[in-house]
Amino acid sequence: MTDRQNQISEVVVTAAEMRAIENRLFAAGMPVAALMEKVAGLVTRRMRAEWERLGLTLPKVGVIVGPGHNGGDALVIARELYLQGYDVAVTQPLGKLKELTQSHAEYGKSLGIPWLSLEELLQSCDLLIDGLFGFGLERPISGDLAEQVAQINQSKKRVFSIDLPSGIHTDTGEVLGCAIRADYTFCLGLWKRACLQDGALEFLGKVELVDFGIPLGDIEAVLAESSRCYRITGQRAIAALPLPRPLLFHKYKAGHLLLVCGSQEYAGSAILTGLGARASGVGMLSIAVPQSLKPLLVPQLPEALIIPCPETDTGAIAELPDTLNWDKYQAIACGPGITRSAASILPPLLQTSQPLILDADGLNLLSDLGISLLKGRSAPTLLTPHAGEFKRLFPEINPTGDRIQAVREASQQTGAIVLLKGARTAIGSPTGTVYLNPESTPALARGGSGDVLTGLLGGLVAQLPPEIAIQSATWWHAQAGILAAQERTALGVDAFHLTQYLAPVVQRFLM
Ligand SMILES: NC(=O)C1=CN([C@@H]2O[C@H](COP(=O)(O)OP(=O)(O)OC[C@H]3O[C@@H](n4cnc5c(N)ncnc54)[C@H](O)[C@@H]3O)[C@@H](O)[C@H]2O)[C@@H](O)CC1
Ligand SMILES: [K+]
Repeated sequence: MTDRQNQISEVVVTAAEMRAIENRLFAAGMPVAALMEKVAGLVTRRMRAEWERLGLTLPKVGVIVGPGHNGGDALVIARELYLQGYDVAVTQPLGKLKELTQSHAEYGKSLGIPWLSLEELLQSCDLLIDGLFGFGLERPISGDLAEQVAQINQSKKRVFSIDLPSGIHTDTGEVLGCAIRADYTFCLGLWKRACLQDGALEFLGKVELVDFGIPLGDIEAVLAESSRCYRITGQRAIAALPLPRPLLFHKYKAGHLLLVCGSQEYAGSAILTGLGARASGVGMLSIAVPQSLKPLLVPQLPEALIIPCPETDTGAIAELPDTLNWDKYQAIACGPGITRSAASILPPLLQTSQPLILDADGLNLLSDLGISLLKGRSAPTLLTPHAGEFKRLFPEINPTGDRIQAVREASQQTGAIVLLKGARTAIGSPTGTVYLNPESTPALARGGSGDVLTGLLGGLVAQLPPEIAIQSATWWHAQAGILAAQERTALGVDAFHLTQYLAPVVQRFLM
């Protein structure tokens, strides 16, 4: 990939931003119709390649044409396929078309492309091209059109959506009334937010960006510094890692991480967090655990310094030893397996001037104490909640709709970096920037997999600026899950095996 392609693949935009960027191209003299031809030509080529890959030779193509330029794109594709010898038919559920779309419709009809009812189209075609709505969808799909969308979904035909599956809100990814369920989505020009929102995931199918050559300057001119959104690419995640190491190096240059984790009830949590940290290459690892866990941890993590702590009756950490010298650590991560009985450990940790990662019961204890305490911290704080923990911390923010907005608000409220776990993990930073992880696997939805992330993240925060470390850790953790699932099936990705795939993922990427 060229530098430009890399940069383009990281940008994520709203409908309003996309419209503003396109308007700059048009204002500078690019003819609207020429851009439509260019885009539709690229999509036609990609679609045909995909059909070939699927073994579909000369499929009968049904094209669903909406009123706007998404419908215009669809008509240009229909025309090109028809002229290339494909059997093509069009259905047009809404009467009135935008001018350019209307013009393509007239030409298509003049060539002899049949215009059919949806029923006729579904009877005659092998697959569907969805050009009903793109980023111009502005209200819920309802009435007769909603019934047609239901019919399309019930038909179980393969659907190739142009730009977005019709009915999906471009920014939030939510279903507006109803939506076409695509098997394949060709997102045009720049990634739209919906392509990275959990709510849209089941409608998108496989997603691909069709880069049609938007100049970087036009993107820069439109995107505001305070509300940027980036997709975490492998390139970006790997480039940030402290590799290669300089020839003259020593362990303290690779950071010292303190983990505070585990209890008698969740003894394995401390091991998994430690193994996640180990994979980060961190120079020194210290693990504070209830004292009775020490004999258990030493054989699993012989390189770590185990700090035995006084225990409560329930086997949780009662307090952290007074002898701890915080200045030794470049990062502290607290939470996995500590249970809510470890309540007394959080106030002193919040007082430290080290970057602090809170996860699991560390987050629950924080919600008991109140998130306002974070405002007083002098060093960065990183919170890594799943939706349930997020709701306890931020009861007034909904983590299940627009997750990009949710992490942005949470981060701005607390001054912390907030990572909301999900199929498409979203990370908000206090600057307003949001980072989105584009790829993951449901195989990671399993006890202990979050502990591994906390350890890995802690180890990277000890070596890198937190906002960079958290992007790499998120991508790395997800890719390890993907690789493990490829080799062991989705059932074989237990947290321990996940830790064993962390190093191989980076190695494969660097090869
Ligand atoms: N302008 C161009 O030349 C380019 C356009 N592109 C295409 O243009 C699309 C955006 O085009 P438009 O702005 O025309 O938007 P759309 O094609 O998404 O549709 C907007 C039209 O649908 C109507 N509409 C919206 N919601 C509706 C609802 N719920 N029920 C019924 N009607 C509804 C609107 O009134 C408007 O007429 C992109 O998604 C992309 O496919 C891109 O290919 C880039 C180039
Ligand atoms: K569409």
